[in-house]
Amino acid sequence: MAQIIDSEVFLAFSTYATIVILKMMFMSFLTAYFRFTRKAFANDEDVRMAKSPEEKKKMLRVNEDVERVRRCHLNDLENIIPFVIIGLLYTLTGPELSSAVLHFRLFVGSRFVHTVAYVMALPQPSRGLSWLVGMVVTLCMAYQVLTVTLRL
Ligand SMILES: N[C@@H](CCC(=O)N[C@@H](CS)C(=O)NCC(=O)O)C(=O)O
Repeated sequence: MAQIIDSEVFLAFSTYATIVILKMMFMSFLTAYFRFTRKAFANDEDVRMAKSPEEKKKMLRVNEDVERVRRCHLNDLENIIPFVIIGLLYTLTGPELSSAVLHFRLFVGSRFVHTVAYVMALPQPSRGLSWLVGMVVTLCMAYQVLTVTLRL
């Protein structure tokens, strides 16, 4: 186990996994930023600063910019959690460093592009393609885990 933790592949995985998890966590701050700038809140207790009941009612609303960031965050959860779990198992199978780093870089790069494409509403297929690259990388790693470990 100590050998695995000291390996270059594990260190590279830890680096890229941490970067992409931090990116995902950043989506919470971005959501908060859009909530305040668009004055669109979700809970009664969040609009206590409103001066009148009418203003309070206006601030309790759904805003498309906020929802867009929330959808982007949800998509991160759908893709980054599988990457971290499968990527860790893949790391334990002892892959070549160059091949492993290529997988990690492609995935992390694809998620940054996906976020920019989603939040800035870039024309398709920019978001679709970036999502596909990340998904294919995770599936490739899953395939390699199964080829090494398969016991049915
Ligand atoms: N849960 C996703 C599954 C498919 C997916 O992840 N598609 C990518 C590429 S089109 C996406 O960015 N979907 C938008 C989203 O998840 O909000 C969805 O509802 O669209």
